[in-house]
Amino acid sequence: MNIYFCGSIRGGRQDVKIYQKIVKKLQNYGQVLTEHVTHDDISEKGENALPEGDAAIYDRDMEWLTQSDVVVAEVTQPSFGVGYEIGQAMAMKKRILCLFRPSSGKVLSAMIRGAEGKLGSSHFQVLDYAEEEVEGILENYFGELTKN
Ligand SMILES: O=c1[nH]c(=O)n([C@H]2C[C@H](O)[C@@H](COP(=O)(O)O)O2)cc1CO
Repeated sequence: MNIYFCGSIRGGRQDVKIYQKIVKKLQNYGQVLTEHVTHDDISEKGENALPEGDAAIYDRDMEWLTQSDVVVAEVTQPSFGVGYEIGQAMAMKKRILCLFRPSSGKVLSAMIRGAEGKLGSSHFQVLDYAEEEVEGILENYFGELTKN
């Protein structure tokens, strides 16, 4: 199974430790195409090693998104890129799980929370979670997925 993980980069890197925890767990279920999102050495300036710059990042990520079977997005730290990826994934009719931490004090965009259920009952889900619950949530989600 190909998994596309979305997490904030230029939107701010404060949740990178949580992204690491999520991706470590996701690697039990398949190949995470976007593991770089969890790297400590990627700052909020983004990846700068690619010679063709942002266009190369965009093309690579859209290709990975096309190849993915499931999209998992940590949406607590608002990010244009993550919002865009979710919108594109919806247009591609991908299965999408959005994870949000209410303890952050933030309120999730209506364009994410309000999209829940639009692709059919379980195709687009938004789950509120506390950090210590995240592994159990992923176990349940992928347990159900692999049953179907
Ligand atoms: O350097 C990058 N590499 C990259 O893969 N992305 C993708 C993956 C992330 O899920 C998402 C983050 O978007 P943003 O940088 O707007 O927070 O965009 C985004 C950037 C920088 O915008």
